[in-house]
Amino acid sequence: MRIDVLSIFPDYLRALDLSLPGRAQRSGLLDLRVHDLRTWTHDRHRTVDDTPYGGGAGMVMKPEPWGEAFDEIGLEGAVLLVPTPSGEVFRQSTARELAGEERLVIACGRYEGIDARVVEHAAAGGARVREVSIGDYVLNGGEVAALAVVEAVVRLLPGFMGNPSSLVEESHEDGLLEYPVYTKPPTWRGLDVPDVLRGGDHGAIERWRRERALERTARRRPDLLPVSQLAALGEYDVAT
Ligand SMILES: Nc1cc(-c2ccc3ccn(Cc4ccccc4)c3c2)n[nH]1
Repeated sequence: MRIDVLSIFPDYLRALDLSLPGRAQRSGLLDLRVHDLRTWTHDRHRTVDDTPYGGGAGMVMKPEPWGEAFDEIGLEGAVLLVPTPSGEVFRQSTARELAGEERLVIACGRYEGIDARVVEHAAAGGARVREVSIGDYVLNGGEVAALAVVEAVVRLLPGFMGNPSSLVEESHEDGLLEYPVYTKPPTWRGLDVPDVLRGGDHGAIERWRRERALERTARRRPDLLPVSQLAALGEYDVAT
């Protein structure tokens, strides 16, 4: 997979060269290219913003640099991802869809956003555009969202994670939140690891983990709870 990220703060994306995406790049699974949007400005001040038509506070990102950037890097075969507070919510299902793509181009806006004609022109040119929000809170730009999206997608790339089965069990993959995890020491500051996890009964361990996942989901994210599981919750006090 090739991912192009465009930003006026390209150093913000350097974190992607560490941890997961860093390994994916070295293994050849990921071709990550970070671009400074100001590359496509031509004035002395390398201007990327201007006042909004219709008035209002703040500034808006000019369309020209984006247009020239997309012309040069090309959008053919790519999904153009545009983080924005007003986008569709980015979920694990979105990450799974995007992990199947050949190319992603992520346009990180700043200020009050990008001139709407940039997305309009890209779509008219045949690009598949997805405006995405990573949650109902307001950031100052798209870079944090780009970091989250890249990490969520890259870790799903086929053949990337050392042990693919670990992807099946984790949160949001089966619709439930993850169960509590433990490691050595068996007792720590007077707190013990649940006995069932230290025994060898894998059936009992699997049941315990599913029960904890159901309980946790019912308590913290009832909206995620599949109706089919409500019956199984009879014995849990989920009021608190
Ligand atoms: N989930 C999520 C995404 C964003 C986001 C993404 C890109 C941009 C570009 C500029 N801003 C600042 C902004 C604040 C308010 C209204 C409009 C723009 C952005 C915020 N915030 N929260």
